[in-house]
Amino acid sequence: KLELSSTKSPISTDEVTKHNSENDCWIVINGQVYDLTSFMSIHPGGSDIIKLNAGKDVSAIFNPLHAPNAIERFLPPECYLGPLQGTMPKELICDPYTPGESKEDIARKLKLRNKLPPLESIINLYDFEMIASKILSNQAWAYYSSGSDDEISYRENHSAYNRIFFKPKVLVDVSQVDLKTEMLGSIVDVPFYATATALCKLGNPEGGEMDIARGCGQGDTKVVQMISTLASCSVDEVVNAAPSKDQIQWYQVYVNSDRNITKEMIKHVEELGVKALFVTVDAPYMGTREKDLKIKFSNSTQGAKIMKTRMDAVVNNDKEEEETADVTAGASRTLSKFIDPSLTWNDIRELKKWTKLPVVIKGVQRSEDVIKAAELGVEGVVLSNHGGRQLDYSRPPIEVLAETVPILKERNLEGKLELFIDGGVRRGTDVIKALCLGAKGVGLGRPFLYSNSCYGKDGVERAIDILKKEIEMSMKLLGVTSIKELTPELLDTSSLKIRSANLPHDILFDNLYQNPTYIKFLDG
Ligand SMILES: Cc1cc2c(cc1C)[n+](S(=O)(=O)[O-])c1c(=O)[nH]c(=O)nc-1n2C[C@H](O)[C@H](O)[C@H](O)COP(=O)(O)O
Repeated sequence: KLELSSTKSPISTDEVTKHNSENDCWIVINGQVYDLTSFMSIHPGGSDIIKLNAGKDVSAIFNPLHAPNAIERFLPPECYLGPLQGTMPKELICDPYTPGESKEDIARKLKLRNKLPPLESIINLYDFEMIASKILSNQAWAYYSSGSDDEISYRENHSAYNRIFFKPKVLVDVSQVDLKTEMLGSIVDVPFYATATALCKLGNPEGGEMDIARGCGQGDTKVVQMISTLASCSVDEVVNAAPSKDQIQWYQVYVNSDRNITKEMIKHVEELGVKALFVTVDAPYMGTREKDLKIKFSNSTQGAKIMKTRMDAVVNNDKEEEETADVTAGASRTLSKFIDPSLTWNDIRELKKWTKLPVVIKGVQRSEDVIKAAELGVEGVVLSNHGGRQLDYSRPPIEVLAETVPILKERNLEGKLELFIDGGVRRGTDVIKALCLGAKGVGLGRPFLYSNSCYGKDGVERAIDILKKEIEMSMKLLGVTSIKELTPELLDTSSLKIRSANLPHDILFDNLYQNPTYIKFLDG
């Protein structure tokens, strides 16, 4: 394990600048000097980003994309040379990596960020998305908002909820409504949670996933947070950021080809007190998120060449070539180096032996696999298509839920495992529909990314309060007072399968989000 130490003699800036080539590459990160000559070829983010900045201070590029302990965890100890003496000359200090945008863009967005609408003027989750689309860097917006290929699943995830209607009961005393429920053995305030998303520092460089932990725990309503393997903060930072020790956090696992890394991580997060493991299985490779890809090539001619090499490599199934070729092909592709594409059901059986925690399989997309999971004895599954970021045209999870629960009943498997669902959930009514169809809990990804990116922890808390109030109101108007009363007979799902996939027009935005007149950026 790499240990930073002041016992190493300080290194002058002149000395660093001499090692500025591909074959002799020193860089500075947060006042420490590293020799990455041999490491760059195995850097998950590709070697180009290192080669291009040999001999420079790359802290501003490194910090938004890596957990602080990434160096200790992944860099071989021999790469560490010692502390930097003084600071690098201005021209050798890299700016934050902002592919696809000019200095004017950055200045304009910074101005807007300093004139955000008052938080209390935000009245639904789409408002956060609209503001985020205006102030996030191109890279952050592309990474967060993109779905794969034509983004059909991305949009259908939400559109499917629009095809379900309620059959409300009247003349029920709804003066008191209780949203409490139980998830994986824990009593929770609300039936929804902040699901695992990566690289939160792209949108919120200071707070990252720590601000989601703070927002989930600082208000009256406590919400479960799932922490991603690919978080931009270390899991220790995120757990320690939780305002109270009894705040419930889950850990999302991408199983690494080196099983010991995963085993170690599971042991560590168990010691940290997370309450469950969610093993993501819908991303043996990261989907092709074209908005994300385009950003990488927007300011470099080399992109087309790399893209061609990478595509050839994928077509010829040439892993080696692909590894070296897609060095800057979007944040998603580079992140996928950590994930083992050979994972099978046997690995889940094995992984269960490594932990006492409940194990949930995240990214199940057909009832046959739910049955397999039940028979294998995991505690739950998340019906999910990764927010439409993986296989395009995979069905909206709410459709899979509607199909699966009757089959589990038939086979006497109902209650054998807990069903979670995520993808396209933007309204309290979406949450209620999922619960009526048998979900135990409902995950939201982008709404918490956007609220966190725009307003940090207070934005996350605001999003929670908005969603909670929508659920309370809709339950009262539905004529129910507790979660357990939410059953399928309250729904009309007769049009659920009549899909509305329009190529690739952004149906979600156009149909559901009327540009709000009340949102005003403060002038001055
Ligand atoms: C939006 C988003 C989602 C990611 C996500 C990153 C972003 C920006 N990442 S990703 O880097 O691999 O793609 C993760 C992740 O780390 N692990 C994971 O299990 N799911 C990941 N997901 C999927 C997420 O957990 C939910 O399945 C999805 O966000 C639900 O859809 P909505 O965003 O519409 O709520």
